[in-house]
Amino acid sequence: MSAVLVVNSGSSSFKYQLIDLDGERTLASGLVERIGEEVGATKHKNALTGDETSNDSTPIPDHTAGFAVMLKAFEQHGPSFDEHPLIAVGHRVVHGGSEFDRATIVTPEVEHAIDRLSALAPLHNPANLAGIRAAKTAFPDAPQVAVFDTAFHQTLAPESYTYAIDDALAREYGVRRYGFHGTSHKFVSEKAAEFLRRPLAELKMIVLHIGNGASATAIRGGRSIETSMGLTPLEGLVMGTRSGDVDPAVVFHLHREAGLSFDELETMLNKRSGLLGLTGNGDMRDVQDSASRGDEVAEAALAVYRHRIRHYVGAYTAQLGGLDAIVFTAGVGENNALLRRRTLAGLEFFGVHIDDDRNELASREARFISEEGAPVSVLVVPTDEELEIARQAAALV
Ligand SMILES: Nc1ncnc2c1ncn2[C@@H]1O[C@H](COP(=O)(O)OP(=O)(O)O)[C@@H](O)[C@H]1O
Ligand SMILES: CC(=O)OP(=O)(O)O
Ligand SMILES: [Mg+2]
Repeated sequence: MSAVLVVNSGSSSFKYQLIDLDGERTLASGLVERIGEEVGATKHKNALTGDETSNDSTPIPDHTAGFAVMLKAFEQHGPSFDEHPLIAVGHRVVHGGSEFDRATIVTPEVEHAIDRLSALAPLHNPANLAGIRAAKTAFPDAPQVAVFDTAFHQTLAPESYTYAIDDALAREYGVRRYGFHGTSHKFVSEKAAEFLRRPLAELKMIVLHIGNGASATAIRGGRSIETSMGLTPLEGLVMGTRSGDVDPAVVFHLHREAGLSFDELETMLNKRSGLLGLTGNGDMRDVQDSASRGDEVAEAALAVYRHRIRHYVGAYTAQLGGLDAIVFTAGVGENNALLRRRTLAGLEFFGVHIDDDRNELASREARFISEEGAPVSVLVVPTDEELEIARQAAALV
C-alpha cells in the first residue's frame, strides 16, 4: 500500500485526491471552496464505495480549517488513512523560479523559497504555501513534497527564456520566462509517446494545454524548448479570464489615459480579460453555446482565441524544425471538438489533416483525431496533474 494525498491549493479553495500508487487508483477526491467567505462549500467522494457527500453550511476561515473539514470527511466517509497510510503529501506549487528543476521535499528552506517567489505568482504561491502549512499540521509524520509547474520548463535555452530588456535589472529581479502547467505538459507528452508507440527521445511535439488557464509548449525529445506562459501565467494564449499576449504599452497607455492604477490593471488583465473580457463570460462552454446560436460577439471572441493558438502552432513548428504530433489536453482541449477542428483548419500544407469522425468521438482515453497516415499525428490526451504529482512525490520518498 502506498497512498499519496495530492493537494492543489488555490487562494480560496483546494482540490485533493488520495491516490494509491499500486495500480494508480484514485481512492478519494474532493474539493474545499469558499475559504474565508461567510460559509464554505465542500465535496468529498469515496471512490471505493461511490459514497459522495457535500456540505455548504460550515464557515471555513482558512486553509488549516479547510484541512480539518477534509479530515473529517475522510473519517466519516472513508477511505481510512489507517488502511491507506500516507507515504507523502504532494503539493502543486505554481512558481518554483529558477531554483527548482524537479520536485523536492519541503524543508524550511524550500518553504522560504516558495514564499519569496510569491512576488512572481501572487495569485498562486501564497495559497500553495498555506496548503503546505496546513498539511504539515494535519499530517506531521508524512513527508510534504512540492511539485512545481515551472520545473519542466527549466530546460528552456537562454534565447527562449530571455526577455530583451535591461540585463542588469532582469537579473536582479528574476525577470525571465519560466513557463507553467509543466506537470501537465510532461505527463501528456510522455503519454502521447506511449500512445504513438514511439520513443519520446525522437519526437517533436506541441502540447496545447487549454483549460481555464491555457499554455502551449514545444517539446523536443521530451524536453520543453518553448512555452507560451512567461514570468507569470499571464502571457501567451487567450484564456478564460486572462488576456495572454498584449503589448506591454497597453498598461502604460491605460494607466495614463484611463487613470487605472497598476493594481487595477493587473486585475483587469488577469481576471477581467480573455473570453470574459471579450464576451462577458469566461466559461468556454457558455461562449461556445452562444456562438452556436449565432451570437456574433461570441464568434468573434472565439476567432481571436483560435487565431492565437494557430500563431503558436506555427511558431513552435519552426522552432522544433518539424512536427510529429500536436496534442490537445485540459478542459477545453479535451472536450471542445469544434474548437480543435477550426483551430487546425487550413494547416494541411504542413501535414495536419483532421478526421471529423475521430474528432467528434467523445472519450476519456488518449486518441487520434488526425486522419490515418497523416504526416502529423493530432491527438487528444486527457491530462492528470494529480497522478503525475503523486508519482513524483512517491519517487522522492
Ligand atoms: N464539454 C466541454 N466543452 C467545452 N468546454 C469545456 C467542456 N468541459 C469543460 N470545458 C471548459 O474547460 C475549461 C476549464 O478547464 P480546466 O482544465 O478544468 O481548467 P482549470 O484547471 O484551469 O480550472 C472551462 O472553460 C470549461 O468551460
Ligand atoms: C499556472 C496556471 O495558470 O494554472 P491554472 O491553469 O490552474 O490557473
Ligand atoms: Mg488547470
